[in-house]
Amino acid sequence: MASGLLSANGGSRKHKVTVVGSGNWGSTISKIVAENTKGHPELFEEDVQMWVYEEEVTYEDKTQKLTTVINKHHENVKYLPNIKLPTNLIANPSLEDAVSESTILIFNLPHQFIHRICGQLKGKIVPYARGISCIKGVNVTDEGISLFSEWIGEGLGIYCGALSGANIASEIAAEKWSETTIAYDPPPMDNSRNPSRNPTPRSATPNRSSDSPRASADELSITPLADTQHRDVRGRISKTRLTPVPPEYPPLDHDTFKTLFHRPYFHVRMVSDVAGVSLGGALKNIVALAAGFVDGRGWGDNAKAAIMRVGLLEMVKFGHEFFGETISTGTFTEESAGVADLITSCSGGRNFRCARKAVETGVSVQDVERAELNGQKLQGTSTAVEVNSFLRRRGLEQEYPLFTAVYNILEGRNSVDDIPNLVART
Ligand SMILES: NC(=O)C1=CN([C@@H]2O[C@H](COP(=O)(O)OP(=O)(O)OC[C@H]3O[C@@H](n4cnc5c(N)ncnc54)[C@H](O)[C@@H]3O)[C@@H](O)[C@H]2O)C=CC1
Ligand SMILES: O=C(CO)COP(=O)(O)O
Repeated sequence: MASGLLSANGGSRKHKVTVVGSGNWGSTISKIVAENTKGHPELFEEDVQMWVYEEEVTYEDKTQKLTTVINKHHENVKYLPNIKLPTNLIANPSLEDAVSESTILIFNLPHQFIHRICGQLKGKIVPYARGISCIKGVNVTDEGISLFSEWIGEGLGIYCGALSGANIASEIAAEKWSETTIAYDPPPMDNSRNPSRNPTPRSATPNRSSDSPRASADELSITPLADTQHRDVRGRISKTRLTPVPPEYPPLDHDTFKTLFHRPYFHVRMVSDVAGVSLGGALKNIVALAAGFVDGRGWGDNAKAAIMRVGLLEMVKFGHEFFGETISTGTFTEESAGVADLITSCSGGRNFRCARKAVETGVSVQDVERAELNGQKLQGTSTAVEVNSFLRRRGLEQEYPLFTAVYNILEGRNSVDDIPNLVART
């Protein structure tokens, strides 16, 4: 993959980009980055690999492999129909081959599949790769709760940031203007152009244990970072010893990531709050279900606005309570990844639409998902279950009445009519 041309920093290599995932958003992000790799040959290899979970589709009256159709017709006819994909975007059914030699890995698939995929990636990626997670969801285990950005990073031994925003894929694929937020807090060794984004985290607001050890005051304030160290999203010095990006590559910093993702129709703001950006994307899906429930009940915009208000408060509270050292309230209230994503998701997102239809037609949200989404996956239903399991184990369900109500409605223990009283004290 070495090229004879010099890259932006005078080095001889360029970043190879792979998108792991090819659904509705995965294909849209692939389109964006392939347009930018083509436009920036000084930084990136032109071809972008897109790993596709192979399946058969019927196209032009023939049953064919999805990757064959994408590579021949430059369209993901199943998950992003009627959108032309760049010819330098290569659909690849082999995960191992798709990530081979890639220095930038973009994770973009429904969160229920990421465990298996990461298991397959172990030992198959270059050690100095860096990741961006576009996944909206949280990872809940017996040990506690983690974000996919941190879970992927620790699992693969790489650094992983997060991209999230008010980003309904079909609108962006049609090149209608939107904004997004990318949180990337690069390890100092990669950070040759930006000042260090590993600031001393703010001192912790009093918060409860997420069962993941948090940074001690000493570690937060005075412990210097060694070359191979970085801070994780909770402000701790990460156990992952990173391999530096070799100097022959352009630096992997905010400028490079902005160049990779920013388009005239997709405006990027770079921040450092990986936890806030990741959590906003995960938790708003629970709130969007609630918005769909009240809309389906016919209660109109005032009720939906009340859901958004209470939902935003619970999102901020959850962030401070369990990721309190580093999270910034401003991420929720000022960034696309926070309040803007909440609003768009409660207006036209899939979670909202399926929840509304479920109430209107009297069937379960899961049944609507299966019937309406042609293989696309909701994230709110599983996130509601996962967040509830995390809260219940800690006896905290009553402190998050909206999250809890959504879970109980999905389980058939509460009805939509109960919502006003359940959230009355918020
Ligand atoms: N669609 C949207 O508008 C947006 C989605 N997101 C987030 O992006 C992430 C990815 O979502 P989408 O690309 O929309 O996915 P999607 O909802 O279109 O899901 C379908 C994808 O899942 C894959 N899949 C199905 N079974 C699989 C299996 N067993 N193993 C691995 N993959 C399998 C399919 O191949 C397809 O690529 C989610 O976390 C979502 O919340 C974020 C912003 C916007
Ligand atoms: O995250 C999204 C918009 O920002 C899409 O939300 P849905 O998955 O509910 O469609």
